[in-house]
Amino acid sequence: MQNLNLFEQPEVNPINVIDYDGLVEYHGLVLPVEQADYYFESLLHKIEWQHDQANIHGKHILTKRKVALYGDKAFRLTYSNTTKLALPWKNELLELKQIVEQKTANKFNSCLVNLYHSGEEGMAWHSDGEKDLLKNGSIGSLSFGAERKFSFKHKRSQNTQSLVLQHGSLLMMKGETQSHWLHRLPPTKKVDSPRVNLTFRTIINA
Ligand SMILES: O=C(O)CCC(=O)C(=O)O
Ligand SMILES: [Fe+2]
Repeated sequence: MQNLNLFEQPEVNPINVIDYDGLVEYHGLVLPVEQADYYFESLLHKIEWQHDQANIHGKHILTKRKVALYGDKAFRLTYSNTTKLALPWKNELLELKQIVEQKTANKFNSCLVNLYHSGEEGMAWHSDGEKDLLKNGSIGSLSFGAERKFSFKHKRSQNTQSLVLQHGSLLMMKGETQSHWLHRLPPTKKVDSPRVNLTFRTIINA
């Protein structure tokens, strides 16, 4: 008879979102709804939210979206011509980091947290981490709150793939994905409630 390990959760195979030039895996729900609700509320209250800054065509602007960066050290993360400095971890973020690490056999040293107050707020086409991130390092993205569409566009062919990110779900962006694909969170009039997104990353500056 086979030796069954009752403590090993059968892992449902993740769905592949792109077919080539990288790997994007949607794991679906990785937290039971009650736990996802708990973390959503905790994060809304405990994260040190700041309006995101951007420098677009030489103009300094504050976005409506709020953000915060957390990490093992005071890492720097530069994007849209502004630099964020990582704050010391919150317990909730460490707990969620551990869940993602265990599910995916990855290690992360930082997390960028985003708050979209409603569907009016989104994030434009971009790739993550030309400079500050480990090259071809995995990015683990946990979503809470409102379900939102998320899209990928191949830089050369413009081929586009989209999916819906559910409350308590995990999306992994791996390998060469950031070199070949852009991603975005399109704004939408259909959503009027908030969403929190966590992207666990490996930053390489100290
Ligand atoms: O909100 C999301 O799902 C993704 C956010 C994102 O792409 C980023 O923070 O770089
Ligand atoms: Fe991103």
